[in-house]
Amino acid sequence: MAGFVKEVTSRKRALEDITERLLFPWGYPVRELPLGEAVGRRSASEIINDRPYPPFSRSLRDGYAVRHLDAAGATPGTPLFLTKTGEVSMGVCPDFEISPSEAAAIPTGGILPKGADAVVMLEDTELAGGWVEVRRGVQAGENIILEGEEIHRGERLLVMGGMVDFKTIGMLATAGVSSLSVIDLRISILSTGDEIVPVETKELPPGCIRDVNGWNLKALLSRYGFEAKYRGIANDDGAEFERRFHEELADCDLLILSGGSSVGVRDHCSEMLASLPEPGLLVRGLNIVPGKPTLIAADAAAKKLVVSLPGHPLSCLAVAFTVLLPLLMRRIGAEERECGTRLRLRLARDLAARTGPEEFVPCVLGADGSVAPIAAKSGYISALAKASGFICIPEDRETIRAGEDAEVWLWQ
Ligand SMILES: Nc1nc2c(c(=O)[nH]1)N[C@H]1C(S)=C(S)[C@@H](COP(=O)(O)OP(=O)(O)OC[C@H]3O[C@@H](n4cnc5c(N)ncnc54)[C@H](O)[C@@H]3O)O[C@H]1N2
Ligand code: MOO
Repeated sequence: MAGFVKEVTSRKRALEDITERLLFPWGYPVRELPLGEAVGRRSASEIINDRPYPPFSRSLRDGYAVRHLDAAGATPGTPLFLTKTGEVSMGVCPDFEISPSEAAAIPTGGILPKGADAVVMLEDTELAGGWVEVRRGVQAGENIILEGEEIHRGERLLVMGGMVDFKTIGMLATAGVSSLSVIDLRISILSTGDEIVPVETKELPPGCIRDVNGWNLKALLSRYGFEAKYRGIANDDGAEFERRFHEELADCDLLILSGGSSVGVRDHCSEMLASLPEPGLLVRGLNIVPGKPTLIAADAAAKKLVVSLPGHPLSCLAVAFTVLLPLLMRRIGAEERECGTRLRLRLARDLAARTGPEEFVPCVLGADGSVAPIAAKSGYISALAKASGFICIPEDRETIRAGEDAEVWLWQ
């Protein structure tokens, strides 16, 4: 029996030590995916832009391409008159230039003719015969975007380990990245406990609950670019658990367990982790609340990691967010080592804490930019649905008062 955790390591120390001891980053399997299928995954290499964007100078408005000096000082009361020299058609390179005192009609997105350095919007003009009446002056560069102005050749579009998502995919598309190599770590999730039953269970037998952690973990990892396989539930029978553990581990690069990490007849997890080849068990408890009974182990030669998370759903997810994800980022050698955002925000209510462990309290953002803790026990499940992230109370802090700034780890 593993017993209650007595010696605990600080979260930061554990992450640093493991990174150093296991000589992270480790290599990983990759998979080439078409751009659309790469959404939600992490790029296996950095992606460099090989052509300037935009590829040509173009108009951002329907109007007239001009030399800005020719329109300087124009107002509705004191309009200026320019000669209309031609019209730019969409997708056609203009075969004329804009000389002084000339203007050319141009659609939004049209190629800017040579000589022009601004566009006057259509509503600020009036066409009269061959003259364009300009009623508003423009600055150089107004209503246009110059060739190569936004993204230079050689500029980095995505860092190694960067996510392909709604914020980055447009850049990749414009640069013609039609497929890319994504990190394809094999991650398996196994829930443990005789009382844990599959989600399909219609009538819960006495004392049983449906698996929550397996699904929470799968969804959390997917949100941050890691695809994990949900491998179901292992029961607490010693021999059967051992068989299942080794079978799952043989098939993945990272095995995530939940439950059965503290005390009782179900403490096979720590025994299994301790039995791994060098270096074996690396963390036998963390100085965090919730999440103390977290175990981390590795088989360095086989490049396999095992993380055993606490059974209580809120604890399980808090440790996954604050320890497992940062560990994964270090394991792959991603430039960004954390997931989500860390901010300092004003606390809306007093938050009682004790000196000693680092504490993570689910919290919700207020419309006024403050942050409020959510009162939740580690066995709660619904608190997560309301939470924007966690307030982090450092090891050396006690109660934080309303109005003081607190460190907040947001999902976003
Ligand atoms: N006397 C003490 N009791 C406990 C201590 C302690 O120090 N002294 N530590 C507590 C802490 S902290 C935690 S966290 C839990 C950790 O226990 P385990 O990691 O061994 O997890 P279990 O005992 O298997 O489960 C705890 C709880 O969570 C439920 N559970 C487990 N897996 C799932 C799942 N996949 N989906 C939903 N719910 C799950 C399980 O039924 C238990 O109710 O120990 C405390 N006890
Ligand atoms: O670690 Mo327990 O996770 O404090 O509830």
